[in-house]
Amino acid sequence: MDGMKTAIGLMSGTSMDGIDVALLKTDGEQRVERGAFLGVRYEPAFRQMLKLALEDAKEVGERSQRPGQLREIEAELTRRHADAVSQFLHQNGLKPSDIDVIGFHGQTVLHRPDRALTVQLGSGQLLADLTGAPVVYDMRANDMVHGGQGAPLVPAYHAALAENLPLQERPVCFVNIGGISNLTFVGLDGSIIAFDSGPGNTLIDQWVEAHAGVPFDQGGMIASEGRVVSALAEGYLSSSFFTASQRRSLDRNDFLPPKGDDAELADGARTLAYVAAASIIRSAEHLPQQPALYVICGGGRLNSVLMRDLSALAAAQGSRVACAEEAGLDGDAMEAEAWAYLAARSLKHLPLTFPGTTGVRQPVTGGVLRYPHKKE
Ligand SMILES: Nc1ncnc2c1ncn2[C@@H]1O[C@H](COP(=O)(O)OP(=O)(O)OP(=O)(O)O)[C@@H](O)[C@H]1O
Ligand SMILES: CC(=O)N[C@H]1[C@@H]2OC[C@@H](O2)[C@@H](O)[C@@H]1O[C@H](C)C(=O)O
Repeated sequence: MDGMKTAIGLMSGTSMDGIDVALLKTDGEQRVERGAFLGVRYEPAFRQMLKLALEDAKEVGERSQRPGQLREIEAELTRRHADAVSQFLHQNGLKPSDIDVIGFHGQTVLHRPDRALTVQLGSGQLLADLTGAPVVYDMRANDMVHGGQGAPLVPAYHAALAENLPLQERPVCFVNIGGISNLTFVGLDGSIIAFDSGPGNTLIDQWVEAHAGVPFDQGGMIASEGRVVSALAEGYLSSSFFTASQRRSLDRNDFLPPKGDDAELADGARTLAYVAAASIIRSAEHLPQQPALYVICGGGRLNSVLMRDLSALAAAQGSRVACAEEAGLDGDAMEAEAWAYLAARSLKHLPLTFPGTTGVRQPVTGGVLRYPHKKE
């Protein structure tokens, strides 16, 4: 039907909190029909295993290497994605043959754009074999081969969403507050500029896990009891990441959590929520024009302290902040939807990244396509 594909997107993000599964019908261009969504959480033991993977990945010098336990963790991660797909298909009354393609992000364990090195765990062939559907994976590598930062890749999808946004203010800027945050500015002429904008939830998560034994600051409750420690906040916000003339993409470990004696629990959470908000506004100074509207997706939109700070900082510049849901979107599903969209584009050899999004030399496609092996 006029190039429309039924695609599933799978995202396991830098927060390492679970697998997001989303369905999309799309032509990989302007037509986007959003479908069902499922979030499958990792239990603490597997999250711990992924943290070990980050350590093993520090030894990787060439992207196909799998030192330490990386090979076992990759197989386990892929099996978990296959189980998530099977649960999703079952819940939605679908069969593998209904799916044209699965867009598989995998788990980033190392991202070093300065060395043109990005490593996502996840076997496309194993996922295709286990699910019985074609899989497009490894979508960042070709961008790096052509001089790009390898991230962010979601902007092509944000641009498609901007076409039909029910909110009227323009220009609009989509912000994903995940483990790391990234933004996509859609200019009045439809051109897009995008980059990683700074630490998102990962510092908050690591702080509250170390000092309160909880995986994240639900609703920003811990932060709401604290106050901003200015010197600590300024330590993060004075990073050359914000002032450098070139935007660059981030590894999860580029910003590290405060030391234990830098703050009390609540003050630390409060400060890091402020840092997440202020990072976005500071990075947005590199845009050609002040956005009239910020549309926020990702788990950080559920931290009310972070969102209050962000709204206040944006308002001081005459901009408004809206949650993805206010814009008729699903802030939890957007990245997984994007991976479905990108897979559909990859099948058509359309560009995934552009000079304005990753700094790549020219628009390039990407991804590796794997079909299920025929059963004997
Ligand atoms: N109810 C909530 N209250 C506060 N924070 C929340 C809530 N739910 C999720 N979060 C935060 O959002 C994070 C997950 O966000 P998300 O799934 O968007 O990130 P990700 O996709 O893993 O990261 P990235 O976009 O960097 O790849 C959690 O680790 C937590 O910090
Ligand atoms: C290397 C990598 O996995 N980067 C992630 C990370 O998490 C958020 C931010 O940093 C973003 O640039 C990217 O993910 C999103 C989905 C992207 O590529 O658009």
